[in-house]
Amino acid sequence: MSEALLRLDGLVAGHRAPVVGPLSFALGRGEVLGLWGGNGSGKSTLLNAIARAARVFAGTIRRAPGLRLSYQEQRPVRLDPMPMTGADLLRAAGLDPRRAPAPLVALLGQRLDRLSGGQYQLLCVWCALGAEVDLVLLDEPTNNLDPGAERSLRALLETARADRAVLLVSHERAFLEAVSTRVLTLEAGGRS
Ligand SMILES: Nc1ncnc2c1ncn2[C@@H]1O[C@H](COP(=O)(O)OP(=O)(O)OP(=O)(O)O)[C@@H](O)[C@H]1O
Repeated sequence: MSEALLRLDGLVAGHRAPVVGPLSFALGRGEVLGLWGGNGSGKSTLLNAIARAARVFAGTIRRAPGLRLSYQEQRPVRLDPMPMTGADLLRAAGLDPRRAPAPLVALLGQRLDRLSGGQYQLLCVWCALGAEVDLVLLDEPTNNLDPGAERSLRALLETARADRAVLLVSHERAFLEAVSTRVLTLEAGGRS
């Protein structure tokens, strides 16, 4: 494995109380670590802890110096009241729409309030995946995606993963296994 971008050592994370861990793993460029586990097993909490949005109770999270991170959260905020297009959304996320991959091209000129849930989801996932970052956190990226859009997402992941590390939560086992280089299972009830 290349030099670790992220290293967890005995991490226990949660909110008012611990909900996940202790967990230890390292993640390097080119790797896609899939997180598997039942509802409430702490998958989103783990991503939040890495993004500094949940509490660390024990252990450490070591990030490579200057680590740049993007995060597609489980419930994307919709910007419907604003007269924005898909291209505007990508620009707002710091991406160049002219470099958008093929599955997104048809969405660039459309207003966000006229996109379906799955089309909007695909744009949001690309905002995280296509950003100039080292580590991408994806929480249920296949939400609202039909099989065709899911294939597009696989292609987007393949495009992006070469020079990034990806930490990905999904309840779709076949998808998780197809796109991940490793799968980590979190046990419901708080410990892995
Ligand atoms: N902001 C919060 N404040 C307090 N408790 C929280 C908060 N977010 C999540 N929890 C609790 O932490 C536990 C783990 O939740 P989390 O969302 O991390 O699980 P998950 O594995 O991502 O679940 P799911 O598969 O349902 O999305 C749950 O018991 C949940 O109620």
